[in-house]
Amino acid sequence: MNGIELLAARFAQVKQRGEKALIAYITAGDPSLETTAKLVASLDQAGADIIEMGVPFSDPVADGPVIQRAVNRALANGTTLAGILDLAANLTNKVATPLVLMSYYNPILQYGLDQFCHDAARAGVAGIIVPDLPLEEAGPILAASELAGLAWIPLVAPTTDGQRLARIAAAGSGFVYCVTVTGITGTTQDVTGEIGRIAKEVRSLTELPVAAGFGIGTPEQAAAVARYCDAVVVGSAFVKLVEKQGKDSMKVVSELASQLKQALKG
Ligand SMILES: O=P(O)(O)OC[C@@H](O)[C@@H](O)c1c[nH]c2ccccc12
Repeated sequence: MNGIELLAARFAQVKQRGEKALIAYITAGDPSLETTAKLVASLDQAGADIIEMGVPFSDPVADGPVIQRAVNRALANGTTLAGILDLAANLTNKVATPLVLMSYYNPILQYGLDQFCHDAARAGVAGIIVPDLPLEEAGPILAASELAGLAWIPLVAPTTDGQRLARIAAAGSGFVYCVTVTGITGTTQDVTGEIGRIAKEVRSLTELPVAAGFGIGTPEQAAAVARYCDAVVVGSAFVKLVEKQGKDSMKVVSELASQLKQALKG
């Protein structure tokens, strides 16, 4: 199965069980790639349906302070994209949960666009999220990811207008990631306000599953947002636990993941 098929199969499975999917984000290399490997295994065990690994980058414009600090820890210990791809290859051998990579465009360009898509697919990565690349400039990476069988997961914001939304949804694969608020990760704004409207609009444009993320950290918030979509993404809430407990965060991360998953069982 290629990445697009892997994600489709996972969403079908979750839907068949009458649940919503939990997408758990952690920053790769925080506090070390060794701990990232253990955290991915714990998240898999605890019921995460998809795991999103963030590639650390010096200028994470879409990220709030919690993830910025995680990125700094990961960069300080020398985490590289090549190291993350090696880790991914290792993990996808052992863990059934599909892995997606979130990376800003710069590290991908430095690595080499075609080489990156090729190596990511070979490592078993299912899809990529590139938050700072507008659709207008995404032609080359769309072509490379399609060739490699990697899902290109688009991000849409509350401010994305109807026509752009249609073009973005048509170009994407895997799922559509709807950002709940106009802002950065780890937001404390009300996350249920706009998501109903955006999710509905996206659903009218595509058959792809719809995920919502930004500012969702508790089981209550997850359940409230899940009413409108197929999946919820939780990042900063996990990263905060990793910040506090470092290499010993497996247990607390598992606990939060199972509580969140429980809330998505409806
Ligand atoms: O941290 P939050 O508020 O739970 O939001 C998810 C988010 O962390 C994750 O998907 C993510 C981390 N960095 C990003 C950059 C852009 C888009 C999404 C992300």
